[in-house]
Parts: sequence; C-alpha cells; structure tokens
Amino acid sequence: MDLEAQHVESLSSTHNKLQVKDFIWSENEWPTVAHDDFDSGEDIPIISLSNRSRNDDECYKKLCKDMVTACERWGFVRVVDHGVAPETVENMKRRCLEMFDLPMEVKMKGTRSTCMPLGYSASNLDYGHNLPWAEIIQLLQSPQHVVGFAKKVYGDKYQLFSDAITDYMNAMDGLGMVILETLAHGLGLPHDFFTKNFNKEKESTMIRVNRYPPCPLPERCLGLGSHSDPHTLTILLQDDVGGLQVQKGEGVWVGVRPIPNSFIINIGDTFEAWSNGRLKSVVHRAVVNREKKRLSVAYFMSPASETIIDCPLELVGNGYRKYKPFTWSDFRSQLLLQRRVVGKTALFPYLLP
Ligand SMILES: O=C(O)CCC(=O)C(=O)O
Ligand SMILES: [Fe+2]
Repeated sequence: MDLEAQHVESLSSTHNKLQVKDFIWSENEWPTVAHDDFDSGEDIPIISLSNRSRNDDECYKKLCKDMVTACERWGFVRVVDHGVAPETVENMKRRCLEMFDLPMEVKMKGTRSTCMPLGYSASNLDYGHNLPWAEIIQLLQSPQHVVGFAKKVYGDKYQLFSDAITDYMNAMDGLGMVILETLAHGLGLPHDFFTKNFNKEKESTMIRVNRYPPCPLPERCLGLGSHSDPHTLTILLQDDVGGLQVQKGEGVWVGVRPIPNSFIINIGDTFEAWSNGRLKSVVHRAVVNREKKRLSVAYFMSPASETIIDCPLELVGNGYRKYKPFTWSDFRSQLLLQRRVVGKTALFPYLLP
C-alpha cells in the first residue's frame, strides 16, 4: 500500500482515522538532521549541580556564573548531579508509558474537557496542517488536578499514576527553584529575586509528557515543530533515543545527545523578557524516527498569575529596556488565544520600539 495512505493507528483518536499524509509538514520544515545525529555542531553545555547548596563559597559562585553564561549563549544547559532520586524519575516514566499503552478509547476518557489544553491528546485534524507526530499528556502542578485526570482514566485505580506524577512534579519544583536561585545570583540579583514569585500559586506550572511513536516517514514529519517555550523555565527529561534539536542559527539545527541521569534546562520567553534579553529563549523541535518510540517530559515553570514581568534596573544598566512590563496572567491569556505556538512570536506584542 502507498505509504502516505497508511492508517496511523497509534495516533488516531476515536473520532478520526488519520493517514500518514495528514502528518506531512510544509517542505520548509522538513528536518535535515536525523534524530541520532549529534555531531553536526557543538553540543549544549553540561553543568554539575553538586555545589548547588547556597552559600558564599567560590564553588557556588562559579556554578551561578556558568549557568548564566550557558543561558546567555545557548538558552539551553544540561545539568547532572542534580539530586533528583532516580526512582522518582523511573516511576513517573513507567506510569506514563503504561498510560500511553492503554487502548485509545480508554486514554480518550482523559481528553481535555475545557478550553485549556490539558489531559490526554492525540493529533487532531482541527489543528489544520503540520500535525505533530505525538501523543501528549499535559497536567497542572496541582495534586487535585492530577487526581481528577487519573480518576477519569483509571477510575478507582488512579493512585499509582497520580502519586508518581505528583512526586515527580514536586521533585522538579525543588530543582527548578535551585536553578532559579543560581540564575538570580549569577545575574547579580538577590537570590530570591525570581523564586519569591513561584512560592504561592503553583497551578500555572505544568507537566507535558510527549510520546512519539515510530514514524514511517521521519524526513517529512515532526514530533513537535519549531517553537520556543513561553513559560519561564523548562526542565526537560528525554530518554535514550534522541530527537531534541536546538536552533543554533538560521536553519542550523543541533541534536542534543541523550545523557543518562541528566536534565535539560531551557529558558522560556517570559525569562528572556524578565532578564531584558540576556537569557535567551531558543527555538527547538523534536524529530522522529522509523524504529523507536521516544518519550520526553517537559516541566514548565511559571510564576504566580499576578507577577509583573519587569526587568530589574540592575539588568537594564546603561542600556535600554527591551520589553514593556506585563503580568504572567496577561501573557498566558494571549497564549491561549493562539491555538499552537509556532516559532518564537509570543514576545512580539511586548517589544518596545
Ligand atoms: O521532545 C522533546 O525533546 C522536546 C519537547 C518540547 O520541546 C516541549 O514539550 O516543549
Ligand atoms: Fe519546548
């Protein structure tokens, strides 16, 4: 049978029968770097967090400086020795894979019921062109929300899933706060300059679990198209397959090599504005492959809704302010009006002339 006419069983929700051709992207987006090609450029920096406890010693200062330099140059950094228990990570992965392996009609019980893109979703023709070759579970950092979702899918047997996700999100929250402190310190700001806005309301922080099935036409499909993350900070876990690529210049893509027990940290649009453009929110994408399914888990950290994203004077220096101040809730409302984030556009309305 014609490859493009093949039915894509693993990504077709119960309402639509998708074919490979429905997933073919516009030609200018076709990936030219394969999922396991990690040698086409310099890889993102690796930083050990073994000196992460905050005190005034030289090791901590160096760590903070290195974090800032990496986020200025790359917008991406990989952290090792991060202190997150391997069992927490393994357990979360296991429970997510179990859920993805359920029959579609069972997973669809957890499909979104509000205008927010939450719960389980497989590709949907309503998105128009350029369908991502992925199924996704997206949940808020709120135990009630996670339990509510897990109950829809598993009924009374919800707890293994909800406990695993909640533990993982709590671990990510702890790691994220450590990273926000290093960045504040490295930028010459009070250590709690960012974290104080992340303590109260957690619900605009979320987790997104991406599962990319093997794809018969990886040269023309994408797991996730090029985008920047709109939030403040992303902590990304990827398995050993490879597929994350970071844009290092016009049309230049660099594959991020999987390294066991590491997390990839990247700066979101909100953080770029907050730091007056010093820390970079960099465009990235996920490519797919013929043989292996791939899992990646993104934890998107966001401040409390009323937080005003306004670059501190220390970072304006003698230069000029690049963005108008905005609240995270305004920015989020704008994002929700866009159906999908494409490329890096979310900050445009806030740029000062
Ligand atoms: O799958 C990946 O490696 C990238 C995921 C990602 O960029 C996202 O979920 O925002
Ligand atoms: Fe992303």
